[in-house]
Amino acid sequence: MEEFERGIPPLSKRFKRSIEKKDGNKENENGGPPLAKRGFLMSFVTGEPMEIPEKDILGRCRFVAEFEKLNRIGEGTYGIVYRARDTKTDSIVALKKVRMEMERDGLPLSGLREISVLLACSHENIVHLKEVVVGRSLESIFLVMEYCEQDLASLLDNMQAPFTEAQVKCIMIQVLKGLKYLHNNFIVHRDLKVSNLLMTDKGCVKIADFGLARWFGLPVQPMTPKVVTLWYRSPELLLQAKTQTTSVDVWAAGCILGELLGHCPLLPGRSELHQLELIVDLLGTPSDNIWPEYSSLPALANFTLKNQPYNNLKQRFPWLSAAGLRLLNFLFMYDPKKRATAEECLQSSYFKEPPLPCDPKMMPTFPQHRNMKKGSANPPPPPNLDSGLNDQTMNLPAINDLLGSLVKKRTYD
Ligand SMILES: Nc1ncnc2c1ncn2[C@@H]1O[C@H](COP(=O)(O)OP(=O)(O)OP(=O)(O)O)[C@@H](O)[C@H]1O
Repeated sequence: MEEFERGIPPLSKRFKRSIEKKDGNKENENGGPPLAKRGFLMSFVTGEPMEIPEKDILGRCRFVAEFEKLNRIGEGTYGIVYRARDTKTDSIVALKKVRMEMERDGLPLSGLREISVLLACSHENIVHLKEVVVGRSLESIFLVMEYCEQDLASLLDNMQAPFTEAQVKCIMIQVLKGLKYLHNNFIVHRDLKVSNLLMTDKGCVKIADFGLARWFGLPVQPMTPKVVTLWYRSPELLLQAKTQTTSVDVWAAGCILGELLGHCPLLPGRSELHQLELIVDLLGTPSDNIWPEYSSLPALANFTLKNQPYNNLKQRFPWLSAAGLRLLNFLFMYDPKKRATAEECLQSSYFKEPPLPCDPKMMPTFPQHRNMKKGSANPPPPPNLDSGLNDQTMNLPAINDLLGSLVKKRTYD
């Protein structure tokens, strides 16, 4: 195995190390050696031991140097994302470096989750993980994903004219189809927001960033409430409900619909308390009548919410049809049990009335702002691109800035 000879621990070994540490897979029930040592991994899907085929025991990941990094397109909490060219196939991909900063025990949980969930997914509205590649050191593991030209957050920040209602419907239908697929496969995303929605130049919307995603089972097990970016966080999470379900993603989808229709974030809270206040201002104060578990939620032991008796969605969206308002209200049901499912939302008459959702192929294409150097009218001369770039040796920020500035501005179709 070429990579092994170069001293790069193969990925399956790194997985084994992480899984041994994280899942406490030290001894099996009979006191034998850990399963991982005998060529087994714990399956993330079933939780059962899964045999590693002999040919894969040493790993068979490609080396990251086979990818030519073009420019940095995003940096999040869990990794840096580059646009890159696969020198073997000449295809353009997104390369996400798994952040390992605080990790001494192998892959961080977020990376493991993202890889395992994405490997299990196959749907046109979920970003496609093509493969995992490795760098020279233990710190370098990269996810190779299909490249999407836009993320919705940068697009919303930069577009000249907001999406039309027909385009908003087209986007939301795709988000809901992706969510329906995830939820039917017992996956809850837990960090749905506009920056985690990608769009290709063919108008295909893809849910991305599965670093917080989890499989859920029945009965629903407790999960940490500190998930979902504040502005998209549901009231049950803010009020520290012990269990959370797919309905946290549905609430976030409601916030995204509101943001697309209103052309600005719907509930931009500055703190958890402020977030709750904004929700109450928009939807009215919840009560045990509409949400039976409400008054027993842990956070309400420390404070009470102000009394606001009105639902102000109609005031906020005065031009929206009755079907549109019904859909928003269904997405924003306080009681997670009564909240719409993604599947129910797809049946909404809002998507069947004019303006009808446009066909994804009819979505306009947009300038690729993430690949452009800000404020640069005259791009600098091209750097020498002869060598395949190695993540250990190149000065990425400098090269990325140069490369980014070379990308031609596309115009609206
Ligand atoms: N497949 C892709 N194609 C194009 N751009 C992508 C792709 N994946 C991620 N990006 C870009 O990189 C950004 C960060 O990626 P991602 O959200 O996966 O990282 P993260 O560290 O998990 O972020 P966060 O802090 O939001 O959790 C995205 O907002 C998007 O702009």
